[in-house]
Amino acid sequence: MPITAEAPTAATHAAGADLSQREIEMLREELDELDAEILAAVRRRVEITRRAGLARIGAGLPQVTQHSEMQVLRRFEKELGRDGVSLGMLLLRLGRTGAPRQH
Ligand SMILES: C=C(O[C@@H]1C=C(C(=O)O)C=C[C@H]1O)C(=O)O
Repeated sequence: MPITAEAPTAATHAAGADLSQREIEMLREELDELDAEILAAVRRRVEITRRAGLARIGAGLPQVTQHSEMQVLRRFEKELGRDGVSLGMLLLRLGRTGAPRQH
């Protein structure tokens, strides 16, 4: 709401609502852009995990290393707490199963 000494009129209310609406739209756009970045980063992570897995198999090592995966989960937990662990586990799982093809 604009700063004014007078009581807000219907017009100032409407102007305030317009402003909030525009701000919400801008924030919505920013969120959509962020989601696109996050999804691109997740796809990149999946692809790198796949390559690392193939390289490990090629070197006669197990595809999955528990030690590295625990480090990933600890990093996510430190940053985001319990939900971070869940997010980390989902990323590790996606790395194993691969991401669905892009439409
Ligand atoms: C193949 C590797 O990565 C696998 C995938 C990981 C991940 O998604 O972060 C971590 C450990 C491994 O199970 C590796 O670390 O060499």
